[in-house]
Amino acid sequence: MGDSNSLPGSATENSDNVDEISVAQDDGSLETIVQRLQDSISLGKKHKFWETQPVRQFKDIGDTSIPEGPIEPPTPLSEVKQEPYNLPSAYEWTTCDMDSEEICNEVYALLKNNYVEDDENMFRFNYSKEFLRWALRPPGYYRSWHIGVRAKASKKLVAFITGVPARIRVHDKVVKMAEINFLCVHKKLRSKRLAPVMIKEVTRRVHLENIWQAAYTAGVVLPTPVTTCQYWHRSLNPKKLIDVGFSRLGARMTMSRTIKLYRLPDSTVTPGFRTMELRDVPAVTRLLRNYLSQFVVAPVFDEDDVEHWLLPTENVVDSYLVESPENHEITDFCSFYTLPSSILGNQTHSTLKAAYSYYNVSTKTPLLQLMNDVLIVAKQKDFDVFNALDVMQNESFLKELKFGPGDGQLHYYLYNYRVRNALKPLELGLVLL
Ligand SMILES: CCCCCCCCCCCCCC(=O)SCCNC(=O)CCNC(=O)[C@H](O)C(C)(C)COP(=O)(O)OP(=O)(O)OC[C@H]1O[C@@H](n2cnc3c(N)ncnc32)[C@H](O)[C@@H]1OP(=O)(O)O
Repeated sequence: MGDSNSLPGSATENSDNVDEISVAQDDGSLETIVQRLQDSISLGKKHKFWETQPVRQFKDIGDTSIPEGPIEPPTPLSEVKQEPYNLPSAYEWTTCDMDSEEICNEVYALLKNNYVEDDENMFRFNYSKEFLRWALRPPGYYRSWHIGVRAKASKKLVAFITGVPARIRVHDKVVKMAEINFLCVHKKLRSKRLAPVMIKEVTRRVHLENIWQAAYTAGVVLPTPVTTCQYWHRSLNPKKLIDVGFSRLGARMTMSRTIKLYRLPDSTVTPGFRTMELRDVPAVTRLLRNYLSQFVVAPVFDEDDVEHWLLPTENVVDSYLVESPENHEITDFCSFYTLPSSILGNQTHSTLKAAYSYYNVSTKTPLLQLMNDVLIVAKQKDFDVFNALDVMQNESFLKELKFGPGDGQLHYYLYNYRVRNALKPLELGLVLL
């Protein structure tokens, strides 16, 4: 969620000392955001749409007199607009039934050809159909929140936006929200102000379900991030990553030294490390709920959510846990999702196989060891790269496990909910796809 939406790839340097890599770090602090705000004002950047929305505005940064919580109260349901917003006359709304193979193919193709690219246009996210079905049909999902736009004449799908329901805790308040994702406008229809109409339409349909808040991520700066995170990349197949331009050979490095630097053991080291199964859902739910309670913003998962989001689904999500060989207690957990990117314009390779760190919990096994074991299984499963955000406790293992910082940022936002202070990435316990 996500980025979910930052760059699909970005050059990571390979040097024999990963600690050497220095990229301007963004700590998500108030100062950093104010700096960025000043930069964008000086560039004359206005947000004609976002200035009209109930989101924290740049001008309010630093104003601690405004209380934390909803920016606008809910309107009575009878006052929520009953008809869809107007589209330009050549286009019409469609609700996308993700159960339908045909519709799923159309959504897949729109995103495959038009969704998020890195800044240099070398890679584009290629979410699989199984992944889209998983991401869009969690417990309690609303079909009406899977919104498409078609050209009236050709019936071609040209734009898309989605929401799924979630319970998200902010400090001590648990709020029902929509997680908004997969906003996409066909490349030929860009810059025509279609995105604001799509956002207003999804907002209307969320309101009709009596939900008034949302969470989303984006690679672009909008008013106003709750926090700003950075992707880190751990090479698993360095030769391919260098060949396709995802990373560069570090100074004073040869290919063979680089391959050796990133080599991993053939098998995992933690006794009791195994794949999560259906029977583990109650124990994993307890472990995860307890772990996530320490973060300022985090999802509140029940057993149905854990079964949906974390029980392994082939080529979509992988989860592992540590079961104590002595007392069979489940003490640790880790997971990643599968999100390949198309490699644009390379003769030899068409797909970059990327794993994205999802939720990880360590209570007995050191997190560093747990994540090293995950890297080993990801390598066994033939992933080219393992990506992780600097959220939760991830900073504690990134450098040591030879992750390098990416060059893009992922901003997290809340709609119609004001958080008093910007968060540090390590205070965030939420991963959007
Ligand atoms: C209570 C329930 C509430 C539910 C809703 C909660 C909010 C959900 C918000 C959505 C969360 C989405 C989460 C994801 O999926 S993030 C992934 C976004 N998708 C992509 O990056 C794919 C490739 N790009 C595109 O398809 C288009 O460029 C998009 C569709 C992104 C914009 O189309 P286009 O380039 O043709 O522009 P326009 O002329 O129509 O419109 C320009 C306006 O749109 C604002 N814009 C641009 N990009 C984004 C963005 N990523 N989030 C929010 N707003 C964005 C922009 O600042 C400007 O407004 P303002 O600056 O003038 O004010």
